[in-house]
Amino acid sequence: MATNGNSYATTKPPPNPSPLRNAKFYQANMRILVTGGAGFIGSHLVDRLMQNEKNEVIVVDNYFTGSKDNLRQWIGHPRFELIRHDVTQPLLVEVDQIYHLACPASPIFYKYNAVKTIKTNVMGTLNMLGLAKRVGARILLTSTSEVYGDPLVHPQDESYWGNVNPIGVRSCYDEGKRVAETLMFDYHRQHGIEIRIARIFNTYGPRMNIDDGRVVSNFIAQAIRNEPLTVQSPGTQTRSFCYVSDMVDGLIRLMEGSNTGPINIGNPGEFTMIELAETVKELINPSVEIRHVDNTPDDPRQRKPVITKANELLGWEPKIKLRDGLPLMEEDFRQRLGITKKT
Ligand SMILES: O=C(O)[C@H]1O[C@H](OP(=O)(O)OP(=O)(O)OC[C@H]2O[C@@H](n3ccc(=O)[nH]c3=O)[C@H](O)[C@@H]2O)[C@H](O)[C@@H](O)[C@@H]1O
Repeated sequence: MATNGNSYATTKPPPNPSPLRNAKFYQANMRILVTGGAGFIGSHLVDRLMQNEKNEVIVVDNYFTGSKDNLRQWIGHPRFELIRHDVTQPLLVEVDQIYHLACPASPIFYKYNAVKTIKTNVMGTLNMLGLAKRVGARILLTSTSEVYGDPLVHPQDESYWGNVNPIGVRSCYDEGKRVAETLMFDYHRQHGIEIRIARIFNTYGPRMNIDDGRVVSNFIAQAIRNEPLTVQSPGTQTRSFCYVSDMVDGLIRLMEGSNTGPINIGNPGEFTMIELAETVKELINPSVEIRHVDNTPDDPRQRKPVITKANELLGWEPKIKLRDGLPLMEEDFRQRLGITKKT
């Protein structure tokens, strides 16, 4: 943990401190592990953490949905390490903080190998908690708004226990994250581990996989390619979209603050999928067709975060409106697709 001569002598060490913390050669660096750090949110988080020259960052990723390309600016940097590793297997590294993001987040990817998804959430979180316990690290879990299932309360605050189908096709993710939250609190109560839980609501921005399958990336890629925007029925279902830089800011504030959470991190601006399609059409391609297609089972009908807790406890609120964030994502998608905007 970063420290100076005076505060070092008086600061009470956390439980089970790493031997490195007390060693004479200890440097004033924070060593931070980011699981899933090659992914969409993970790589933006790594960018922010690397900007602080006191931080050393270790990324582990199995590259199922993440990509080395997202981290190319840091590969070879002396304060950065990248490890190909699957969190369902144990990992031993000496770190002060763990941001535990690893898990596919797009429904088509997390449903593709449901057993692996639940293993990632349960065994992956157990392994990271074991590591946190061993080295005395603080651990932050990126949970999800999906723990609220198809919510019967609207908007959702953190006290809502959710409405989740335990045996549905989305359960590997929803229930997996719910168990992960349970494990976090059990380790906290039983072993005194310092925990932080963020409930992330729909997030968008540059570096999302073009074939990710989630709605914002689908609509933007479709609009750029002049393909119909696929609004899944009924189209009146709602989501609240947070730009990735706001999300990363919220996660770092949560890690650095003193509250365990769970805390919702999301943008309360709520849109129907028809409204989102119309906005993308207007901003990116006014001549594109909007086409209604079938939906998938158990799709939540509404979702909007109450962010009072994040606001009061972390001093956080999102800054980027959807209309401002979409063009930033369009620019990134155009570059990667190699399709320039017609003027
Ligand atoms: O983006 C996220 O952060 C979240 O994405 C998913 O949750 P979901 O809200 O179902 O995400 P999408 O697949 O983007 O779907 C959002 C809505 O758009 C609709 N949709 C999706 C794709 C599409 O082409 N067209 C379309 O209308 C879906 O039916 C759904 O109602 C994950 O399950 C969450 O864990 C994750 O946090």
